[in-house]
Parts: sequence; structure tokens; C-alpha cells
Amino acid sequence: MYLFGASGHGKVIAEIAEACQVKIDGFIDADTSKLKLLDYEVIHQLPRDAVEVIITIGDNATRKQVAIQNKFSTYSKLIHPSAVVSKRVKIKAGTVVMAGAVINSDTQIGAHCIINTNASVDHDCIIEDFVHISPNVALAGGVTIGEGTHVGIGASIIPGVTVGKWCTIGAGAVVIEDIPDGATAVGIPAKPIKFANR
Ligand SMILES: CC(=O)SCCNC(=O)CCNC(=O)[C@H](O)C(C)(C)COP(=O)(O)OP(=O)(O)OC[C@H]1O[C@@H](n2cnc3c(N)ncnc32)[C@H](O)[C@@H]1OP(=O)(O)O
Repeated sequence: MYLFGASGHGKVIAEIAEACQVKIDGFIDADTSKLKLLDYEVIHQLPRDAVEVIITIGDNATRKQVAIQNKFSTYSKLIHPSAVVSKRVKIKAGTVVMAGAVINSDTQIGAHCIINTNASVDHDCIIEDFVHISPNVALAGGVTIGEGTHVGIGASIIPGVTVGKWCTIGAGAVVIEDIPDGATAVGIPAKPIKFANR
């Protein structure tokens, strides 16, 4: 497996692959000053034999751009052995579930998502493509997170709330009502402070 993105996030994903005993062929990164990360070589072009790739880029929009540009690769998914994932959860290709995460029954996770360390995603949630659920986030039952949204570290979202597409939820926020597309929302209770159009 190749890891696309020689970053700190890439290091964490490499160690998940190691924990899963998945062979790492190396990192791919456009930055030619990067030659090695952890014990692995960094190459600067997608090799012809790159049959299995995970995009190890933390920024959701950049991850999507890379996924679109390299659509002929086969994307893998990785789930840390310490994560607890219900057998009734569906997870699409390219997604990584990190150490200690818990994902409960009938939740759906899209493609190229990050379910970060110790995140808790409860039953019947819908997590669309290119979402990042940061460390120690708690999503209650029936929460929907729209494409490309980043839920910041330690945020909590109460049952049934829908967060729109390409939102940012601030670190430590408590979300108690729906958040519209493109909003950055912070605080307790979380309120939008700005909007971006993508
Ligand atoms: C393993 C890993 O590292 S995973 C990565 C996890 N990363 C995160 O969780 C990052 C989350 N990011 C944040 O919380 C950021 O502060 C953001 C995205 C919400 C806002 O960032 P910016 O757009 O740069 O906004 P900025 O810093 O200018 O703050 C704007 C206002 O919101 C306030 N604010 C920013 N973040 C928060 C927050 N989390 N909670 C409450 N208020 C906040 C600021 O104090 C500021 O208030 P003011 O206008 O009264 O001075």
C-alpha cells in the first residue's frame, strides 16, 4: 500500500497500517524535499504499480482534489485493531478509523473520511465523503455530517442534528441545532461565525 501525503497525519496512518500488518510500499508526496518519513521512502510520482493507496492528507478539500485527480487508483480502508466498529456499520473505501474510535450500529461512513483517535460515532449516523471527525469528538445517535465537514477536536453533537456540507465545527463546540452548509460554528451552544462557499 502507498500512502499519499508525507505528513504528520500520514505517520499516524502508517502506524495503523503497521498495526494491521499491511505492507507499506512508501509515501507519495509532490514535495521533492521530502525523501523519507518514518522508515519509508517518499516518492514524488504515482508509480504504475500503485494498486492500493490511502490518501493521508488531513485537509478535507485537498484530500478530495487528490482523490479526483487519481481516480484510477484502488483505495483501501484501514481500521486500527483497537477501534470498536459494529458489524452493521458500512464504511467506504479510502476511510481510516484510528485507535480507540467507537462506531455503533447502522452508521454509514462515506469514502476518504477520517474517524480520528477516540472519536465516538453512535448509532444511525450518516457521515458523508471526505469528512474528518477529530480526536475525542462525540456524535450522538442519528447525527448527519455533510460532505467535506471537519468536526474539531472534542466537539459534541446531540442526537438527530444535521451538520451541512463543508462546515467547520470548532474545537470543543456543543452542537444542539442544525448547521447550514459552509458554516464555521463555534462555542456552547455552537453558532455560525462565518460562511465559505465551495
Ligand atoms: C490530530 C489532529 O490534530 S486533528 C485536527 C483537529 N483540529 C481542530 O480541532 C481544529 C479546530 N479549529 C478551531 O477550533 C478553529 O479555532 C476554528 C476553525 C473554529 C476557527 O479558526 P479561524 O477561522 O482561524 O478563526 P479565528 O481563530 O480567527 O477565531 C474567530 C473567532 O472565533 C473564536 N473561536 C475560534 N475557535 C473557537 C473555538 N473552538 N471555540 C470557541 N471560540 C472559538 C475566536 O476566539 C475568535 O473570536 P473573536 O472574534 O471574538 O476574537
